[in-house]
Amino acid sequence: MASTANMLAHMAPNNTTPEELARLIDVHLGDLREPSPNWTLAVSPVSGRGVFATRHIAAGELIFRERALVVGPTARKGSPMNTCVCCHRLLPVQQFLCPHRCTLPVCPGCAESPAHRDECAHFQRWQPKDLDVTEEQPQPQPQQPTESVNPLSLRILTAVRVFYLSPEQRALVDAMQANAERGYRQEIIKAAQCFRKFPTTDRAFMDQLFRIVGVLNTNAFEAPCRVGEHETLLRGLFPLTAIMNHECTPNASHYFDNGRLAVVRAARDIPEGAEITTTYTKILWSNLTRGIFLKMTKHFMCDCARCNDNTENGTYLSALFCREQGCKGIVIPVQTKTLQPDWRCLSCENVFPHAKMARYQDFALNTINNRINSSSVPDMIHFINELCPRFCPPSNYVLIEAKLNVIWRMTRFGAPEYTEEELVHRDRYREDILAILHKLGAGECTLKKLITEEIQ
Ligand SMILES: C[S@@+](CC[C@H](N)C(=O)[O-])C[C@H]1O[C@@H](n2cnc3c(N)ncnc32)[C@H](O)[C@@H]1O
Repeated sequence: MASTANMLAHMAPNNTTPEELARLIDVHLGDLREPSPNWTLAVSPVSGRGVFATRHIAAGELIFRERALVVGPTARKGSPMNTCVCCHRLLPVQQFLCPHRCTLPVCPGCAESPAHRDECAHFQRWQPKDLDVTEEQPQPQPQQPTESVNPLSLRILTAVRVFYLSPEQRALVDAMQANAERGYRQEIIKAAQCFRKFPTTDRAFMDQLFRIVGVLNTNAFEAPCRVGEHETLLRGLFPLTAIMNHECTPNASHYFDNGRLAVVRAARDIPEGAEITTTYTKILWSNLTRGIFLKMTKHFMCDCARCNDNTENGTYLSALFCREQGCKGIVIPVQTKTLQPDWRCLSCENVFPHAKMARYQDFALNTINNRINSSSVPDMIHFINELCPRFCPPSNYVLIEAKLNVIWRMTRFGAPEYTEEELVHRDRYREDILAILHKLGAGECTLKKLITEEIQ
């Protein structure tokens, strides 16, 4: 097993030059590479390498498209595991595991396909312990799913697939940043425990695996993919999209076309030479929520203009009501660049410790999310309009997200008939959100496109 020091050395930002990285990216883009791209790779003043505009790029203009270098299941606990690991179709709830006993969920067609052959042999060699369970119960009981998939062994599949990429594709994975995080090591240890013959003593293999898992956790996206009526989230490595550094209100937006193709467009005008940025968080989250998410998952503190403004461009997405008796003012964080700021009331100027306001924010978050999960659309509208204003300022991001949830539910899932009044509320919520995006300077971001296109 690799020592921690050795592992960390492997994880350290690699020193592939931007030129070599650019060559590997060109090979990866293949026919999707434009003859004279409007972007280039260079060392970034923000962090590591970044993507930069080679000329003025107008808002809305296409910057690049790229296919996934590798995809696999996200294998999130609670998500349907009976999804084919190759074509992502929903499988029956019984007997959906590979007939060749690799214990991966796969449809009959894909089980025999070249796409599955190598990984199937790989998993068989490692001898999944799940086989013991299925062998003990050779006769499945009707109505009772006897097969189960271990999310930990399923999650390692994307990393295994990296071993079967071409040498140039492997070089590209090796050229990507891999953050050093103890949790990634745990991910591998837990996956190893799912197999009888996981090669934990093969040092070269384990070193490579540690780095690949680091690359995936640092760079991979969760990309929605729909097959028929079944929607699933794929874990995809899109190297060029991943090289873009983060900004909380970015100048570019990206979306995934059915899990396999990333499309990146300018959200605002981008001057020649400027770094092209994307966001790793939700754009409507408050400063603190984004800060905690970035620290925990991407291991950095963002220092962008939005993070340094405690009014959040005048959107007050963090705002909570003052805790002082009789005061109806709003309270916002005082300091930026910290995840534990003091909070001050804009009316009475009282200052509150972060712990107190964090408990209050959690209360608002849980109360609103519980409603989202349990209420019909009309009930949710009533809750947002009548009850939320009693405990949550209208600018708070949780309330804004609740409005967004109502918009999605009214436009996406089936089409129950809504009353004129409900439609008016939906349109008002959309206007509220568009006004916030405008204040943030989000330009033609993906969210704006979605909420304006979905409501016609
Ligand atoms: C997907 S990589 C981005 C590409 C990376 N710059 C490179 O050279 O490959 C994500 C990592 O880049 C760094 N990063 C991205 N945006 C950043 C920002 N705004 N501030 C500080 N670090 C950032 C963090 O280390 C983060 O974990």
